Amino acid sequence: MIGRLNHVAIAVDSVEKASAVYRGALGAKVSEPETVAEHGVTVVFVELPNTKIELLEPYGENSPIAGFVAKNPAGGIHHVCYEVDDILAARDQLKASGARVLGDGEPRIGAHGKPVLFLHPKDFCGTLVELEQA
Ligand SMILES: CC[C@H](C(=O)O)C(=O)SCCNC(=O)CCNC(=O)[C@H](O)C(C)(C)COP(=O)(O)OP(=O)(O)OC[C@H]1O[C@@H](n2cnc3c(N)ncnc32)[C@H](O)[C@@H]1OP(=O)(O)O
Ligand SMILES: [Co+2]
Repeated sequence: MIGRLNHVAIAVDSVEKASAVYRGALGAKVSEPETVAEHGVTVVFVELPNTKIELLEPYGENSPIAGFVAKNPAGGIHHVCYEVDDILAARDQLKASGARVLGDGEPRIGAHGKPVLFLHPKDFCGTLVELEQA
């Protein structure tokens, strides 16, 4: 089912500060901030040769990552995103196996313009998993 690692997400209180760390100390190429209101985040991408790092900052009153950032003020790895060939088939197979698909279970367009879903961390080794349609 899962294919390529699309990105690893790090949640922080400031994508501006985190971008400076990645550009400065780590010499990385970092995109400009983009607010994705429907997901309650502001995001920047660190482009790597073999995958991406997604730096996330809470946006709005009900950001789903506000709790995580409050618990991890220095930041922390928030989720991993795997690509799947058919996100609806993957969802149905996972639900049939008893995994919890977060939200209403319908894929929504993510930061790359592709449908995404999230799986509960407690069902996947304590790791929040995002699936993105390849
Ligand atoms: C622009 C889109 C972009 C993209 O790539 O396209 C994105 O990735 S958007 C990313 C932001 N959106 C989401 O994360 C949506 C899915 N996430 C959620 O619905 C919540 O974050 C949720 C339900 C995973 C956790 O919400 P919350 O922290 O408010 O709930 P709890 O505090 O009750 O946590 C329950 C339980 O889970 C543990 N937890 C929470 N977050 C994580 C995490 N990121 N990784 C691992 N574990 C996590 C938390 O510690 C609680 O465990 P407990 O043992 O009960 O303390
Ligand atoms: Co993501």
